Amino acid sequence: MRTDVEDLVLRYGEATALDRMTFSLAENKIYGLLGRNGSGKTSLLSVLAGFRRETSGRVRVDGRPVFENGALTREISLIRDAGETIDIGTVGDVFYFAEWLRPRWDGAFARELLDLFGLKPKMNVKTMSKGQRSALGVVVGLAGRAPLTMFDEAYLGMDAPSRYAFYDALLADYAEHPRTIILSTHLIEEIGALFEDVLIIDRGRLVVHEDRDTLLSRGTSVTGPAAQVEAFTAGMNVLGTKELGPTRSAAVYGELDEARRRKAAEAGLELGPISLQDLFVHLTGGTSR
Ligand SMILES: Nc1ncnc2c1ncn2[C@@H]1O[C@H](COP(=O)(O)OP(=O)(O)OP(=O)(O)O)[C@@H](O)[C@H]1O
Repeated sequence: MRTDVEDLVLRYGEATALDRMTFSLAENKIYGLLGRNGSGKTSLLSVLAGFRRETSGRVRVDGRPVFENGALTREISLIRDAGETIDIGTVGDVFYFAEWLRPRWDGAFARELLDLFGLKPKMNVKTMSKGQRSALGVVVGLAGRAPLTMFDEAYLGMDAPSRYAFYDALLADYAEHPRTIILSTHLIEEIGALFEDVLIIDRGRLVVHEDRDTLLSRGTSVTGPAAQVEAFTAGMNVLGTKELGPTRSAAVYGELDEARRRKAAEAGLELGPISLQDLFVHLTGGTSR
């Protein structure tokens, strides 16, 4: 579902969690939502899901305001971390509730996913492990097929094989039933390949909203003798540098045209890609804030 956010502000008392955010999300795309701890990811997703009311600004999903709009929020699913799975008895009860709530619920798919994660309909939710509860959340999120589906670190408690099984299931089901999916995560290396677009927020502000490949193409590492690297990158947007003996590697942000690339080759410098994770670290202030 198309999502439009304009000048969105969310405050908790005196604290501003979301600071005048404006962006639009297209229908049927997978978005990665990245941000450091406390940057506002959960706050943003909570507003998009109608769990919280915006302090000011406009939030429209499918052209309609979200908060207290029951007909619309049935079409929006936000799966949060394991601790929040509703404790209403067994897995079967959770499915019964989900089927009642979600107009596009696919029970056969839900049972297939249960098998995939080694869960059983008779299991009591209260006595399930953290990872099992996370997996149940993921099953409910996928089988609900909400046109706007959001996972807020929902897979964090799951072990690596289960997480990879989730990524595969998500991609396969998305191919058959396209919808807008937002994945908020700190596991950038692991999940980055799933994103079509990337949103990066920092201290409540949107700092990047871009197609993943375009974003990646803006980052380049320039490696070679320190003096040459310094001369080449003078005047460029240098995100950070690393030294290894006489060799320096600088991470630069911005397009490098053919002439610049030739110049680098002539100076004996090596140009390479920067990972999404490294770009994220640099763009959100590195280690020192
Ligand atoms: N219920 C609340 N009451 C007061 N302040 C809150 C509340 N929830 C969040 N905040 C504050 O709002 C800001 C954004 O928090 P939020 O949980 O949205 O960040 P996040 O990006 O999801 O963080 P993390 O990656 O650590 O989960 C933080 O400064 C946090 O302290």
